Amino acid sequence: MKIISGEEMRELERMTEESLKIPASFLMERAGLAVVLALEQELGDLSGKSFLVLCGTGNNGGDGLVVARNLLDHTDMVSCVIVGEEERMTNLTRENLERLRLLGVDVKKFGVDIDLDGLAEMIKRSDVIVDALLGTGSRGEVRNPLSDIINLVNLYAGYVVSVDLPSGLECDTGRILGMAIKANLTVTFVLPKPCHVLFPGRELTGKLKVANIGIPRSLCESMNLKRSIITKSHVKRILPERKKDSHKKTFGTLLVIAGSRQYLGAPILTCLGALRIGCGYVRLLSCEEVGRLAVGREPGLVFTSIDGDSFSLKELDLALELAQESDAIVLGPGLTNREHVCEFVMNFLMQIDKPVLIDADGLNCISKNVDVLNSVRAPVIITPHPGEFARLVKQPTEQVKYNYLLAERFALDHNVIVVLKGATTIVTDGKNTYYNLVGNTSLAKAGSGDVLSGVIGGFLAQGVAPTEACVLGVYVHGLASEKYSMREGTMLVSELVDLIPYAVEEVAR
Ligand SMILES: NC(=O)C1=CN([C@@H]2O[C@H](COP(=O)(O)OP(=O)(O)OC[C@H]3O[C@@H](n4cnc5c(N)ncnc54)[C@H](O)[C@@H]3O)[C@@H](O)[C@H]2O)[C@@H](O)CC1
Ligand SMILES: [K+]
Repeated sequence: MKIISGEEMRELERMTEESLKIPASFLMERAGLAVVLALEQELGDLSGKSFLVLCGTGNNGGDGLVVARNLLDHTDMVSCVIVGEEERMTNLTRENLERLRLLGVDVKKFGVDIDLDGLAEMIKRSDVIVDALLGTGSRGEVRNPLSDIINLVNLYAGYVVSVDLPSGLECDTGRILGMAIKANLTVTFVLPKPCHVLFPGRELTGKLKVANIGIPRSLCESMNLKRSIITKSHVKRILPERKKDSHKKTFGTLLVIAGSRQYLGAPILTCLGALRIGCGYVRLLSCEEVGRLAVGREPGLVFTSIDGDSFSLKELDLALELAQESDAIVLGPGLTNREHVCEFVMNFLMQIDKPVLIDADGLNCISKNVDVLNSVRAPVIITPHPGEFARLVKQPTEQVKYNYLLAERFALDHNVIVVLKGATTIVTDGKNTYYNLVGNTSLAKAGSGDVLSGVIGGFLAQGVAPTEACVLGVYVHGLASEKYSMREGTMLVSELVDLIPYAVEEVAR
């Protein structure tokens, strides 16, 4: 499912009006009605319930006034409070205010007819608060009195439905602009916005419903939107087929270059991830101790030993030779980033011509010179968590978290595919961007990223196109965590590995 930004939404509205002669007032009417229908779906009979509709002066407030009018079909217990000066109202909002007044509804003006204490009482007395204060037009930190009002709603409201987006969220980032509504339900229009899928916005959105408001689908499609949420039907289409007449090499050879005496477990998890998603031949190049443990856990692994405790230029020829015999490579988990390891990583990358996924210490090594990425002669995938991405782009972690624009820029500049991991994982090749919403906090554990590298690497080795291998990989990995039936967080990473088949089965079904 596609995602649309605030700016793209305005463009879509303009095109609807100009090329199809569908006026914005029609869309507003549909939007308000859609919220009432969604409330009916969620709460059942609305007739016995009381509603307080909080409206700003922009078109989000206009939607709220339409909600109020349509709620009157169900109950008389509808109150409305306008926040902001009437002179600043958009024309559509003013028209809808007039309609409501003609119906005899008591519409209060905040700061004139009611103060904060009075509003707090109203909020406490109402069954449902309709939040139509700010929508896609919110700019900068939320100003008072809106921020105080949002605070009251969060303190006292029983049930909150947000119109389009929880007021106080930045539409295109999901950031809280000082203060934001925590909604139980959000009804958005046409398509989800970035704030619904990126944290903290994703959490404040509550349950999300996407309503059609009369903008034709063909018009949306003509916009060629480049960002989307990964869905099961999408990944089902890219899951590689398993032809009957095949042998191990049909399902790809993955070379895993990982591990050191310091990190024995990471390479094993990567290899198991690759085997679990059906890779035919997984070869691990690592130090002797890792090998013994890895083959002990899974005898189906093919192991080649390096001489010492960690990688150095001595291993370069052997690694390049094995790379020649492979379809794809995973480079990085547990390598450490000591100088001789990094020297190996840099030289190896400059000489290979097979698709490569760089993770963990592989990324720490290249962060000293990211331009090496531009000299790799094959597709490159990087799978950083925000800390690793921060080192790559030399910016603070808080600024790179969920920063899809930065990930897109990096992907284009360095000709790589970025998998920016997080509670919402972002996959981008710069031209298209995908958000993975599947998975839970069980994945927040050391080692889960190593499994992901193996899963993506395993798909890559089977010939899945690099961006698709990432999309499929993050989805399957997330879904596997959801297959764990006990409390989130009690799962071992080795158990995650063993749940992958259930996730693949669900995708294939
Ligand atoms: N674009 C479309 O196609 C449609 C838009 N509709 C509605 O229109 C909304 C967008 O309307 P607008 O562009 O008028 O914008 P909003 O209604 O989101 O906000 C603009 C108002 O908020 C105030 N404001 C902005 N930032 C503020 C801040 N930081 N602190 C305090 N006040 C602030 C402005 O002064 C202005 O009065 C959407 O969210 C949606 O609800 C719907 O009617 C359906 C169709
Ligand atoms: K809102």
